[in-house]
Amino acid sequence: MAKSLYQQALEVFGHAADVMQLDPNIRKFLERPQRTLIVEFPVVMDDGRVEMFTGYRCQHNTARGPAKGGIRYHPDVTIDEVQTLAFWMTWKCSLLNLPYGGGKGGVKVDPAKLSKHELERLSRRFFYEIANFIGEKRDIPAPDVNTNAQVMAWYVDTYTMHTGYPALGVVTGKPVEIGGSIGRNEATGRGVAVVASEACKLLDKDISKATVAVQGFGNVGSFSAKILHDDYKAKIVAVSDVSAAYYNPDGFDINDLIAYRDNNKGLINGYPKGQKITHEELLELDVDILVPAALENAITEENADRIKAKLIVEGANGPVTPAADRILVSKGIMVIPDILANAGGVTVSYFEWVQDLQSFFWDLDDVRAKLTKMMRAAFADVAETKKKYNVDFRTAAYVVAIERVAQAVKLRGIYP
Ligand SMILES: NC(=O)C1=CN([C@@H]2O[C@H](COP(=O)(O)OP(=O)(O)OC[C@H]3O[C@@H](n4cnc5c(N)ncnc54)[C@H](O)[C@@H]3O)[C@@H](O)[C@H]2O)C=CC1
Ligand SMILES: O=C(O)CCC(=O)C(=O)O
Repeated sequence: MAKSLYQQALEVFGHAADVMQLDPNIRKFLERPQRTLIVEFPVVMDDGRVEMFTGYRCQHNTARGPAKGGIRYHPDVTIDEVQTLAFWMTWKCSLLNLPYGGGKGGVKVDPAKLSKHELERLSRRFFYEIANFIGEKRDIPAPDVNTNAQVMAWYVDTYTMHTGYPALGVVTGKPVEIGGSIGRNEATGRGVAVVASEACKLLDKDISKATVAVQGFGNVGSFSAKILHDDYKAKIVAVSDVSAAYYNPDGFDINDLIAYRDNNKGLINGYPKGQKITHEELLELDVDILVPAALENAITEENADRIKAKLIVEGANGPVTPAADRILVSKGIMVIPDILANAGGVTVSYFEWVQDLQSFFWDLDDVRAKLTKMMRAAFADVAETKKKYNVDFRTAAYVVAIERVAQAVKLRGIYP
């Protein structure tokens, strides 16, 4: 039987736990998600019918602080996926040294099939259902696949009806007008670009001469491409989203492509300035850097052998399966793991939360400078641990992250 996503995630965790000789009692605790809420809720559709939806919110571990992590809307959402994403958040927050544990949520829905009013009613009802489980000091959601600043605004409004006072810090990734942080929308992509540049330095590769393929052209993919293009002068030769994949050996004008997408219902399909290729071909291009920034399991045992990129920077969560990862590493491909590569989003979410709690807001230069500094510091921690244990980047990142959470558990003690 195929392994579940959580079982695959445990494989990676287990390998790092073995390398660092993690205390077996703490290991047992960290392997399980602490709490998961399942909600079944009704939404009145535009034609008056009631449809039932299923949603989840998981808090994997809160030893280092309140749970933190996004909420995803997707037809393939399952409890297994949400618990795995929450598990990964625990390690990501720890790796960046944020005072948070790991959380994640999801609703099983195809939002493309909903009108804007249906999406709003679904968002409000879901947030009402989980309102007693989350909170500014307990569990702070944020955007993920198919959710955005507008959805966060509906969440805050719904939660505020519940508290009776404006609890802006209950979610991050909000519009700037209602307590969002400037720079949160680009943050995950900026983090990807910073980490790609640090990795290029280790590979002795001039990033301004690098070719890049990006899978996924939503928040993470498009900002990764834009910042690699605008700030680091890399050549983005291939991009894809759910609707199409395009190749242009001369490099895309990413701002033109973003403008096209924004006027084309959020999709790149039909873009005239590139050659259409298949989704599989995009992943297998001979490029310097591949940024998978769509969903889990993009690179598996089936296609890992055909990957030609020299560096993979995981914009998405879990885009490479553990079996594929072993193949990539054995081929000498440098893989920068998700918990490091895409941590820029949660880092600026942390900045947003701090700004909300203090009601004192920073400017864009400040946000960017602090983010860059923290991403570089995390990269350096991982690179040092990689050397110390003579392991790959993913194992090293887990060792750093697990060590901090294990220390927190040890200090707090496990209630007898
Ligand atoms: N939004 C954020 O701040 C963060 C997101 N992530 C992760 O990054 C990934 C992407 O998230 P977002 O950009 O926020 O979502 P999004 O909903 O903004 O964009 C997802 C993109 O992936 C594309 N896509 C879906 N299936 C595809 C396929 N089979 N092939 C090619 N493209 C496909 C969609 O068309 C869309 O362009 C997810 O794994 C998410 O968990 C990780 C850290 C933070
Ligand atoms: O910004 C956040 O709090 C969480 C982002 C997230 O869900 C992720 O990093 O996967």
